[in-house]
Amino acid sequence: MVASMASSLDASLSYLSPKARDKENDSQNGNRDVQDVLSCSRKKLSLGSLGDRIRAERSRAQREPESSFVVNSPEALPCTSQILPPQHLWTPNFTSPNSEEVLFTEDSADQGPEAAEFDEIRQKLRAIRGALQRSNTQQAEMHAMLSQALERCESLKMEAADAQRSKEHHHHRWCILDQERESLQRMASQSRSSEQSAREEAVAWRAWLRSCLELLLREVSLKPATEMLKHLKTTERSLQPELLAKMPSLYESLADALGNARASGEGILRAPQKVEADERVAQLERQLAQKELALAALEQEKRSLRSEVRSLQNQVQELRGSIRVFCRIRPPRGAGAGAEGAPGNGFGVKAEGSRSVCLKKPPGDRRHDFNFDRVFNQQAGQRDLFEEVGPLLPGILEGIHVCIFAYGQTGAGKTYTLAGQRSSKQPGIQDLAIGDLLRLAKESFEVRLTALEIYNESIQDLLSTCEGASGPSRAPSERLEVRQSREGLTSDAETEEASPSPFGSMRVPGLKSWTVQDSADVEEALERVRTKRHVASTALNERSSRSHTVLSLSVLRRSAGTVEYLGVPVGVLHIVDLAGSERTKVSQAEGLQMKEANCINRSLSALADVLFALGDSSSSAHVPYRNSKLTYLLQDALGGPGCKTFLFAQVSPDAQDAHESYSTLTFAARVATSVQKGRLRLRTGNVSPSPRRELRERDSPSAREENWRAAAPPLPRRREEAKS
Ligand SMILES: Nc1ncnc2c1ncn2[C@@H]1O[C@H](COP(=O)(O)OP(=O)(O)OP(=O)(O)O)[C@@H](O)[C@H]1O
Repeated sequence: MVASMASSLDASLSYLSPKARDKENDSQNGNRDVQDVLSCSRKKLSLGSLGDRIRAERSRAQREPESSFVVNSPEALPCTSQILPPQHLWTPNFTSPNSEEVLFTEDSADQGPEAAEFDEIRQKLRAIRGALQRSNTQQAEMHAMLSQALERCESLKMEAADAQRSKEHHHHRWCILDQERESLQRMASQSRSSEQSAREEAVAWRAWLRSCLELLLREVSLKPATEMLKHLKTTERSLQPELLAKMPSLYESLADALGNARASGEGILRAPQKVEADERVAQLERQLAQKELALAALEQEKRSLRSEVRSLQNQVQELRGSIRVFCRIRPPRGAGAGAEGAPGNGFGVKAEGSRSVCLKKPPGDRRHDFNFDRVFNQQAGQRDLFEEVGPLLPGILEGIHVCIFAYGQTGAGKTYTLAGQRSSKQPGIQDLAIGDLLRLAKESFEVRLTALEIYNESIQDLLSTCEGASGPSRAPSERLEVRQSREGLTSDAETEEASPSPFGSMRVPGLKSWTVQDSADVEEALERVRTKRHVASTALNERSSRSHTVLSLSVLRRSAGTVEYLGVPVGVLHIVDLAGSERTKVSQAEGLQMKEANCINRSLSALADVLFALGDSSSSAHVPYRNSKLTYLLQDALGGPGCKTFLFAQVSPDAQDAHESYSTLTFAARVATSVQKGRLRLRTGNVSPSPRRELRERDSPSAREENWRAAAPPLPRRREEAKS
């Protein structure tokens, strides 16, 4: 606003100034003309008589009033002096213009040629006088306009000052409002994040409750346990309010007692009956101690009820079976698929509800149906899968060993399910599980991570800090071996430090373990795994894993700032991303890739053999753990005591993958039905039982019960105790 007013003022001044200058110039020119004419006349009237007459006439004219020609004096225009400096004002230079008039009007007819000249001069003078009068009028007008412009300028200046003040005021208000807006935004984001965390917590609890409910509804054999659980929960619920109700009265009586004690103390100071007061204080202290004991007993009862509830929950999980099999159908690769992923012509895999899938192989095969613990169709998200695994994670802190396998054809989405996809910000089960485990472990437990890959039946450390060549050209010295351990420790001549093996009775000397405390540690470790692992581009997958990756998280109990282990870790989580089974004709593997594919297929069939042997109810069935490095290493995690196995069978819905999907589904469905309750082996200290001894163990209910109890975490021993 100020700027616009200033600019309008400038415009009016710039419009007025040239005009005023022009007028001034005109006036000055007129003045000069008059002077010239007069000097010329004087020259011509040099005759003495004429001069006398002129002088006489001039004096007469001086006596007459100035009526015929009036020039405005500068004083008549007071404003002009305010506008222009005095040197710019034109002052007419006539002393007596009327005398000339008189001179030229008289006797002109008598003078002949002189008279004609006088007439001419008179004409000129008249014209000049007219011009001067007009110029004076215009100058007066200009002065008036300039004074108006100045007034306008003054008022505009005032308006500008007002506008400036109001602008400053508004700016100040705006600053205050901006601060308020920022603080409101901060508050909103805080409330949003707290709402988000509350929502996540609610989702986790809801999932946990849903899985418990599902379990309770499904497992008829769990009825007594369920009832017991219910009873305990009711008791806990009834005890809790009772305890809470008692708390205020306990605190009140405590306060009363203290008040009384203080009062009686003061009384003692005043009164002489000190003995009596002492007795009273002692009595009150006794009462206080009794109340505290009652409170402690109630707390203890509450704690024991909680642990009983927890152990019953574990029992419930145990009775659900040691192996749970899920099927995940990945989205179709190309166009032409139906809504549920089955191709338009009806061939391929299709989800049928939440527990079964059907498959038809081209050309014209019959329909095959497979049942699983749960089926995830192509719309299922990573968190849906994690809901199945998540409830078992707290059990790891109590001694359960959890093993998650992803099995399936190459390109079916095993790595996607476990490791997630960074580009689309889809965390995998492994990221979610590690995050949850770290949250649960907090200060009381230490979490250690090891990662290895089994490539062409040789073991390599994926967390090794050695920056040597990765991939197939890795040095043979980096290859590690699996050994059976007597103590369940990796400590021996080959390693300087004693640390517990995540593989129970098996160990891999030289395998590095990283202590992870937060997501940054995990991210660093997983990035190393991603870069070190063997991958190659095949016809079916751009980044096909050429090895089995085993990621193991051991949880160790922490006591007063130190980590006590020397037994086995409290619990372990293994996450195994198996290499994809492939038909070399389809994947067009040649040379090294052909060798890799053969190794992969051999070790996968060894895994299948082990799982089927575990499902064999005959006690004499041999479990061929030694047939591959993978099964040999993970034998404690496969059907071991207190061990839970999750198998994610990954399939593609596409018709061209139907043959591969059929073999994946056949294998997984067989594991789901025949190995459902998995054979549990007795745990004898830290020593793995020999295969022969394993064969003697039975899957009887008493053995199961015994095994389940054995699965409870052993009390950690101190290193010195273990040595002695
Ligand atoms: N559920 C899914 N949703 C979206 N994309 C998926 C899904 N499953 C797999 N993919 C995509 O398919 C491709 C192959 O998946 P992935 O590498 O996980 O297969 P894989 O079974 O691990 O294969 P391989 O055995 O050869 O390593 C990847 O690009 C992945 O992003």
